[in-house]
Amino acid sequence: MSVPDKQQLGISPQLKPTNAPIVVKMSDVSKAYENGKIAVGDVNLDIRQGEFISFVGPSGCGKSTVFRMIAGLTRPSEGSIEVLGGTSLQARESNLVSFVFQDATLMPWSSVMDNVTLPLKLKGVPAKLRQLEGSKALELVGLQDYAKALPRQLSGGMKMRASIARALVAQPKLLLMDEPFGALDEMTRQTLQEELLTIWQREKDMTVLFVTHNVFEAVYLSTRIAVMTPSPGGISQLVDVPFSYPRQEEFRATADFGDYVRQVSTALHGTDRRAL
Ligand SMILES: Nc1ncnc2c1ncn2[C@@H]1O[C@H](COP(=O)(O)OP(=O)(O)OP(=O)(O)O)[C@@H](O)[C@H]1O
Repeated sequence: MSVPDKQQLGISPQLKPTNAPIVVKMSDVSKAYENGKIAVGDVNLDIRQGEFISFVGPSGCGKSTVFRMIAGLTRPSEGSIEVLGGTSLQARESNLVSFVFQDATLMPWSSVMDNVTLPLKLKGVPAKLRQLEGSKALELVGLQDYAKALPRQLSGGMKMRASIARALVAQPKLLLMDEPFGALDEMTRQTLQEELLTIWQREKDMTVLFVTHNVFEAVYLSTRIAVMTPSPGGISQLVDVPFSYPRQEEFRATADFGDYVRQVSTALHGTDRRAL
């Protein structure tokens, strides 16, 4: 197979949004659990509006703990986290932050529409407006014809689309995705990667934080990659991925793509070979 060159693909370095406001500021953050386990040690990280930043690292290196702290689900033992100009709890309670997990966690007895609009119902949004916003979110993920379906009538990829629609329905400023595509087959995963990038580009201000074990996925999606080390969890390297979007399918076949995969893999090898 011939490898397309950069000119053909229109791939060019993309400027980092260095002037955009900081949406997440982690300062000297550590987390020790009650059993004494130090899951995260001394993390400093600024994330800017509009970034797509992936976290990669060996199992147990604290990726989910970092996400849970940013989401205000657990507090740091030391240091501070600012989210969208306030505390992480304030950001979550104002519905500025949404999550997507590996398991789509849909209510099996409720229609796709009812699942997707649940965050609006919890906020007390009237039914008519919920329907309107729900329809828009379903359209974003291509599930507009499945509003009345039950989750069991959906494929794995469609369930994940519904879960993404539910996260987008409240128009979050920050989207936290913890291994969302980990349980999907490779073809579905790649399709959803492309769809996610399209949505992220359309929602100009939205910042995405994404956990994955898959280095190819991280390089394809991200503007920046945080490589994490274990015991205690910390960020060993931040890798900029300076290529413009949309990143067509062919991007995966370029020498540049391979170079970045190697660079991130090497950084991971320095932490734990099992990560690959
Ligand atoms: N509630 C808890 N109490 C005690 N220890 C915990 C708790 N939650 C996580 N840990 C420990 O903290 C460390 C980091 O866990 P975390 O789930 O953040 O890692 P991870 O990088 O997301 O792992 P994985 O990639 O396997 O999902 C692990 O050693 C884990 O066992």
